[in-house]
Amino acid sequence: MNPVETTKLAKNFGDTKAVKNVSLTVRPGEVYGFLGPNGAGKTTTLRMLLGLIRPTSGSVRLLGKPPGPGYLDKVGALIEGPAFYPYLSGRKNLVVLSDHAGVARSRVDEVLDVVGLSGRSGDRYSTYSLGMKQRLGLAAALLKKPELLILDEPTNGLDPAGMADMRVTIRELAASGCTVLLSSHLLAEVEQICDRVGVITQGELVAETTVAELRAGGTLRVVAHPHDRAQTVLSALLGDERVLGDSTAFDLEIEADQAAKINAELVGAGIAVSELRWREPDLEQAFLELTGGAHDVD
Ligand SMILES: Nc1ncnc2c1ncn2[C@@H]1O[C@H](COP(=O)(O)OP(=O)(O)OP(=O)(O)O)[C@@H](O)[C@H]1O
Repeated sequence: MNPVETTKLAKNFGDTKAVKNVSLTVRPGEVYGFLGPNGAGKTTTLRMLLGLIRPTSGSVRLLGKPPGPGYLDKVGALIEGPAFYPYLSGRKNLVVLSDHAGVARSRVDEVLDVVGLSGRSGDRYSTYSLGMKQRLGLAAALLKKPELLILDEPTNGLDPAGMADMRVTIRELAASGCTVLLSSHLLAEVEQICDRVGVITQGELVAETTVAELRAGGTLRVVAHPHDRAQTVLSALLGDERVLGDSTAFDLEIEADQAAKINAELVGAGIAVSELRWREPDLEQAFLELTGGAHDVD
């Protein structure tokens, strides 16, 4: 059973097709990044998953269940800034929520600890920094020991240290067995914390892949003399289509571990190799191509 499964999920707001036939799958125990530029349809999709808005068409299952009684029993969510009482402490806010949800009060201290807020839990919510507010929101989402966490842009608005803390916390939650679906418009962030990624643009899921696959496809840069003879050797070895570059350097579309063999072949043919360097794939470029060059992605 996959924790999240949507089938041709769609949402129209009047003439705006905010989400178009999105079929995505989040697998057990993974951190799944729902990545897309602003306005791509991420929040709308997450709101449909959580039953906050009704899909125009298509269906959703969370932890194997369709929307209905008990649908969100094992699901925690952090979406659209949770409401807390500003004059109560963070701890007291959680106590109110735990009472309301029928969760044992002892759980409050556990979740404060998980999000690293124990030290300041007695302070009024109104004195909290944005990062602390976000952590308290996550703590609230954890109260009922969810098996699935759905987080909308969990690091949005945080400073770099706050972002890093939040990433660590999310990875720790995943390590403890919780499946996480988070949305983000930051490629670097998704790359750092997610196992798999679904890329959405203009309401459509244009790719669903592992972060490892996104990272695959680097090239080996080779500078060799004489260039034309090197070209002949490399083409014979790899085929023309994998030998790219210009008149000064080659960019070979090969696996990184083939570098030594390429070097040996060239040197063996009496060619001087002056540069041999592995170049990581340009993830930003790949992402821009997938999203049709949307330019408001950091
Ligand atoms: N309640 C609504 N009424 C009308 N249009 C809406 C509504 N909610 C979202 N939209 C539109 O749907 C599209 C997708 O918005 P959505 O908020 O889902 O995108 P997003 O990917 O979450 O972007 P962001 O990162 O900016 O939050 C946008 O064009 C938005 O203007």
